Parts: sequence; structure tokens; C-alpha cells
Amino acid sequence: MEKNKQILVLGLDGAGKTSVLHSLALNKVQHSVAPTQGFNEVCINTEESQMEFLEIGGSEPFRSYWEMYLSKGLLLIFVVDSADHNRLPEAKKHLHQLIGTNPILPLVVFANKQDLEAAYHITDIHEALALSEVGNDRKMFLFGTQVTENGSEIPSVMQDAKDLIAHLAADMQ
Ligand SMILES: Nc1nc2c(ncn2[C@@H]2O[C@H](COP(=O)(O)OP(=O)(O)OP(=O)(O)O)[C@@H](O)[C@H]2O)c(=O)[nH]1
Ligand SMILES: [Mg+2]
Repeated sequence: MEKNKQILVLGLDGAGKTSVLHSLALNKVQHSVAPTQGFNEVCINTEESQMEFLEIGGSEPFRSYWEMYLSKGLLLIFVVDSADHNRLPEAKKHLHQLIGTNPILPLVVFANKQDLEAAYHITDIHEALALSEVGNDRKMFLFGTQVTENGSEIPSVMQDAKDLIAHLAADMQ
């Protein structure tokens, strides 16, 4: 049997990919304990669907794998640290390189760390990442997310994002 296509979770190191993914899986806030050295596979089952997520570490040595896995991806979740102003241009560059190879791959952007005082509002993230230029044939969604206190409920916006991802993934199967 052919392996199910995976939902790719990419973005610079420290953006919060693992933390977001584990929180979505548990429906409870769960911070990551260490940077992802390579790959991190997470399966999330909802009442209607089963979703397989693949995070690839964001540190430099692992970025060469991002593009390799893109063709096998069902959709792309791109996570940015909204307070890491200096690295937004770098995040933008990588995002556009990635999506440039596939004009219809749906894109879900998480403007993460909205709890930090220095965090840019999602409208500024939209501009900093040039999300108006992702192509007319692509479905694109942007959510402001935050991973706060371990064990607390995930914010409703993250629950909404999870529902949307399930729908997008089902459409793409
Ligand atoms: N304040 C705050 N901290 C966060 C948030 N999300 C993640 N963090 C913290 O940011 C750090 C990096 O989070 P990770 O989830 O490991 O980031 P990552 O994108 O998986 O990083 P790599 O695996 O190295 O690519 C950790 O110390 C997290 O606890 C958030 O929304 N707010
Ligand atoms: Mg990680």
C-alpha cells in the first residue's frame, strides 16, 4: 500500500513547530523540550480523519531536506516566530523557495509566539512574508498562534486551525 501523503511542518529553528504540533495532537499545551534533530513524525486522529504530520528540523543542516519532501507533501504548514523580527526575511526567502516548486500546494502559516510582547501582529506577518504573492491558485490561510503554559487548553484559534487542516487534507487525498 502506498504510504499516506504527509502534512509537512516546516520553518526556521526555534519557530515552535514541535511545540505547536504536540499541542495540536494532545489538545493541551505541550512545549517541546529540545530542537528537532532531523525528523519528527506525529499522527493526529480526529473523529473523521487520520492525519500524518512530518516536521523537519529547522536548523541549517536539515533545511536541505525540506524541498526533497515537499513533493510528497499534502499541504504545507509553515511556522514563524512572530517576535523574531531579524529572521523574518530569512523565513520569507525559504517559504517562497519552497512553494515556488508547487503552485497549488495549500499553505497554512502559523504566526506563532503571539504571546510575546515583541510579536508582530498577523497583518505585519502577512506583509513580512509577502503572503499576497503566494499565487492565485493556492489556498492560503494565516493563523496567529501561541503555545503558553504547559497543560493548559490550546487556544480556540489552534482548534480552528486543526479543523481546517483536517478539511484541507481530506480535500487533497
Ligand atoms: N513564548 C512562547 N514560546 C514558544 C512558543 N512556541 C514555542 N515556544 C518555545 O520556543 C522554543 C522552540 O520551540 P520548538 O517547538 O522546539 O521549535 P521548532 O520550530 O520545533 O525548532 P526546531 O525543531 O529546532 O526546528 C522552545 O523553548 C519552546 O518552548 C510560543 O508560542 N510562545
Ligand atoms: Mg522541532
